[in-house]
Amino acid sequence: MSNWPKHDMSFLGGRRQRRLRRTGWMRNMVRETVLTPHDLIWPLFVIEGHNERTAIRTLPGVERLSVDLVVEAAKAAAAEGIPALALFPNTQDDRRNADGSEAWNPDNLTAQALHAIRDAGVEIGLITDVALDEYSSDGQDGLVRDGEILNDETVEAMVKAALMQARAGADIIAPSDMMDGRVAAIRRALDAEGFDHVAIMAYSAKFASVYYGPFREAVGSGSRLIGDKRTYQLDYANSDEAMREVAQDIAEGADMVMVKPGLPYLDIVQRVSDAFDVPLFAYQVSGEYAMIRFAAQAGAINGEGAMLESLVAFKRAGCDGVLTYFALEAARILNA
Ligand SMILES: NCc1[nH]cc(CCC(=O)O)c1CC(=O)O
Ligand SMILES: [Mg+2]
Repeated sequence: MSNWPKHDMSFLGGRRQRRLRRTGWMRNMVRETVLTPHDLIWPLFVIEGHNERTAIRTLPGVERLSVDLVVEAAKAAAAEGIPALALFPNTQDDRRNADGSEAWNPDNLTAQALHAIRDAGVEIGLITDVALDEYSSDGQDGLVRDGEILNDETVEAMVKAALMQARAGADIIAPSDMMDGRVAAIRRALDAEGFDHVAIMAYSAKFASVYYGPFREAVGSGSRLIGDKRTYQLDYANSDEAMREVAQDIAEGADMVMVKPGLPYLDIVQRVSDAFDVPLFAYQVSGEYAMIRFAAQAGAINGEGAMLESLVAFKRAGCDGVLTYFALEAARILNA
């Protein structure tokens, strides 16, 4: 489509375009984009305990789950053809500190979930988040000194976390911290330890966004965060800069790249998809999910319709897949 001459559509003449829309079978026949459960990656929030589930006020329908329930969720997801889970821990207060050292504790919640899902023999990909906000006492993705986010020191911490996750069985390491040089450093460290089969999905074009609000409640970082993340996450006014970030992450060894948030950034998705030849994902983030859910609860829109329409839009813009809290629900509808 993008190569069509904008000025010359004269060949369409008086053609009746509605012929292709008249019936369901015709619409099925000419549809350009198809959404399947294989396109959906399901983020899960992990908590301590056994048979525990806690609600998240700002994410209706999403719960934090103890490790045993995460295993059950993994089984349900695998049964619907969801290819992978993205794990996010809600770390207890007494395990958080300024160094975020819980991030590389081989017995942390992420590691426990990885082991438990593996031990249960569930065939599903396991994606782990590399950033400090889920582990540190200040809610920032990097180490903080005198109000500054330290880059290279944070990258060293990220490498330790990534190695721990790979040892615990992660299939895909997903650095979401936006420090410079982290993809290269993680790739080098993984290869040096024999984890050449572990892939990297880089949060490459990650914008500083208010749409992450509900996620921060879910992992317990929001109330700690002082200030914002604008010295490392992208300015939402920028598009060329996002392209440079993607190019750099691919050059550093990222196997897959991500744009985040999703729907308000489909222009970035389309640009990345046109320009680069690596698998591309978008994260339909917590605030996007919340907008659809709350609007549906208020009776303003059809929630199921909005969910499917939004997910197909990601595919149409060029995504190979979407991280979405709707994954299980959408997969069940698609499989029905
Ligand atoms: N490590 C940070 C991280 N990883 C995923 C999300 C947001 C996901 C969402 O909003 O659903 C965030 C939040 C942030 O950058 O503040
Ligand atoms: Mg970068």
